[in-house]
Amino acid sequence: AEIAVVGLQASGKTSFVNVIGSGQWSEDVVPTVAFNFRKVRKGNVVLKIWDVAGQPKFRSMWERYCHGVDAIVFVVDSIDRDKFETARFELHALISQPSLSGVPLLVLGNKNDIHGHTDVQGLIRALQLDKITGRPVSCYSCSMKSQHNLDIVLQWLSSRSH
Ligand SMILES: Nc1nc2c(ncn2[C@@H]2O[C@H](COP(=O)(O)OP(=O)(O)OP(=O)(O)O)[C@@H](O)[C@H]2O)c(=O)[nH]1
Ligand SMILES: [Mg+2]
Repeated sequence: AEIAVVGLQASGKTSFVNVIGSGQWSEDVVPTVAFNFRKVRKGNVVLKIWDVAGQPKFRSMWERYCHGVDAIVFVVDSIDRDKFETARFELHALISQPSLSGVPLLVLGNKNDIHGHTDVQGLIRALQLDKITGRPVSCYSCSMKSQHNLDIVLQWLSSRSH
C-alpha cells in the first residue's frame, strides 16, 4: 500500500514512520524539510510511505504527495488544543481537493501518553470528522512513545493494500 502522512508540524509524523519502520522512538527528531520516503515491510505487506513536512510553507505540497495513494494518514497532536482549529482547516482544505476524492482517511490523535490529551470523541468533534463523506474515515488515539494502538493502526493500513 502507498500511504501519505500529513498533519501540522510536530504532530509526530516522522516519529510514526520511525516507530513502525524500525521500532525506534526518539525525543529528538528534526523537523522534516519537504518530505522523506520510506518503505516498510510488515508481514507480507509492503508500505510505501511519504512522510511530508508540516510547517506552513510545506502544506501546499500535501496534495501532490496524497495524489494516488491508497490512504491518507493525518496526524494530530492530541495535547495541543490550540492547534485543533488549524488542523481542522488544513484537513478539510486538503480532502476537498477533487484529485483526492474517495481516498480513505485515517486520523491519528497522537501523544496519548501525555495526561490531558483529547480522546477520539473530542477529536471527531474538533476536526469535524462527522462532516466527511464519500470515503472511509477512521480515527484512533495513539502514542508513538508508548506505541499504544500502533497494532490497530498497522492493521488498518495493511487492509488498504492490494
Ligand atoms: N510524548 C510524546 N511525544 C511525541 C510523540 N510522538 C512524537 N513526539 C514528539 O513530538 C516532537 C515532534 O515529532 P516529529 O515526529 O518530528 O513531528 P513531525 O510531525 O514529523 O513534524 P514536522 O516534520 O515538522 O512536520 C518530537 O519531539 C517527538 O519526540 C508521542 O507519541 N508522545
Ligand atoms: Mg517530520
